[in-house]
Amino acid sequence: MAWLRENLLIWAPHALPYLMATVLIGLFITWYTKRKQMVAMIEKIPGPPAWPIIGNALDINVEPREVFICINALVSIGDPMARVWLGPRPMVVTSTCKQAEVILSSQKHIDKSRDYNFLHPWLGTGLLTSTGQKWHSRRKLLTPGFHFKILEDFVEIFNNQSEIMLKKLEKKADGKPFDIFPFVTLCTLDIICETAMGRSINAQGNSDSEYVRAVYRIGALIQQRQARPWLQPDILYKLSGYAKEFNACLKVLHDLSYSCIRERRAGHHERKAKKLEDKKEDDILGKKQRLAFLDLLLDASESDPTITDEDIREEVDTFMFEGHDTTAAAINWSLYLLGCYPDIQARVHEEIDAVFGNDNRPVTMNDLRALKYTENCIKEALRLFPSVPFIGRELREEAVIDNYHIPVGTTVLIITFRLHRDPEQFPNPEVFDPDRFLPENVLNRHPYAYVPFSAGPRNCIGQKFALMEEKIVLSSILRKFRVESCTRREDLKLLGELILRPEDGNTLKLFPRKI
Ligand code: HEM
Repeated sequence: MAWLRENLLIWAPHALPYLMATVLIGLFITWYTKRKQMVAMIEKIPGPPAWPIIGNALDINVEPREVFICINALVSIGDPMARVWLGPRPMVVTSTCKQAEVILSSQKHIDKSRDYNFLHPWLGTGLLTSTGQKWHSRRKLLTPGFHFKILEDFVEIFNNQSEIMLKKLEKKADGKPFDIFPFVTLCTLDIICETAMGRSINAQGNSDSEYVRAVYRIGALIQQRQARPWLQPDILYKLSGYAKEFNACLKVLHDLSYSCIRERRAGHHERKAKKLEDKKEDDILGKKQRLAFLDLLLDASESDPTITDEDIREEVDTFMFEGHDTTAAAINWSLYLLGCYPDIQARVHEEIDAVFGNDNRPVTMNDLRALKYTENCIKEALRLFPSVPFIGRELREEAVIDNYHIPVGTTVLIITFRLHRDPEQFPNPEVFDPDRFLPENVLNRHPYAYVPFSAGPRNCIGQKFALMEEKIVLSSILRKFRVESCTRREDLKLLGELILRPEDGNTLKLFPRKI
């Protein structure tokens, strides 16, 4: 024994470096073999030639206005699936309903792609950005908040905010071209603030408020970071100077959310008791105590102390982010298309007049059910111009798409914008035809052919809310006005960012209607 100890003491210091080198070489060989297998799998998918280290970064680092040109070029190489290298990371671009189904229908592929990481400082890991157990429990917690009965309470907010917007639009209804995009966006921002946080920020009255400016600036900064690889590492972002501005916006946004949480918590019990009382009195007096999404979260935090104020803030901010720009873009695209096709707009006017006549009353739930053609116009606008033009997932498990094996770690990008233009599912895809959404025409369509709200377990939790809001805002505008779009479809320039927008805004002419 003594002999062994002596020899170990002599040889161990010499053997240690060899041992470490062996371990390192072993680790490197394992990594290299795995990487080689992964590269071999990915390289079976057609794609443009890639440079060492930077991959296809130069090919795909295009301005937002060139995104769709770039994607069309890529997909035409792969037809209909293509691979690109984002530096050392592989990405697969997909655009058919069968490919989308593999990813969207799965309970396994629910992790968001890395692009969503830049949202984390603002949204934390709220419903949009979280994954795994946290996402499951939050989804379960928040789903009842989108129940029909709760959404019904929000109709009054949708109507009131639309009314404020109409007052502003009346001054613009002189047939001269103007950009309606910001009017609609401020309206949807007011709507989401009041429904999510229970507080009005009066963005329509004061578009220069600190909060409104911070929402817009932070959106632009996130977008900019996603598009520029050199701004992505934290250290470089800090050095760039943008981080300071980003943090200043973040403080304004988080401060308001936290102050809403504190305020709302203080009056929470009183509000709930009043709501219960109102339920009894409702039919007699018609008065209502409205609860916001925030109240639902406050309730949950009382029965489950692990839900902190920060958790609540993440969800409120997620609704603020996901719930206003998307809806604003969708309303704008509907207005744009109706302004391009006067005969289709005339049919919407006919339907609206049949429902409301000369009456100036607010829109009711019954009216919403009757506005079927208007709804089909909104759906068709979301087909041609989906507010969310791409959906990204990071694979944690291998997936098989069109007989190709896609390895773990790959980003799969579903291009909704292209998917919705599949001529097999939508003949003459560029034609704006709301009748595509008549029940008999929807019947034989592939379930993943139309996914403006995504589909499967991670679909949009707010889609019913969004459609109700869109119908109320759009029908309110069209009850009063006729629109004429100033940009022809062939001249339209698209910005392929997080949200799909027209590059030059939504310039149209507004004319008062006499019914
Ligand atoms: C026309 C309007 C809207 C469109 C087109 C839209 C579209 C989408 C899409 C495509 C996704 C999936 C994103 C992904 O997988 O990366 C999504 C998720 C989500 N949306 Fe919407 N959305 C709209 C309005 C809203 C509204 C009004 C709210 C809230 C009030 C909302 C809240 C959310 C949330 C929280 C998620 C994440 C759901 C989850 O991962 O479980 N959305 N939305």
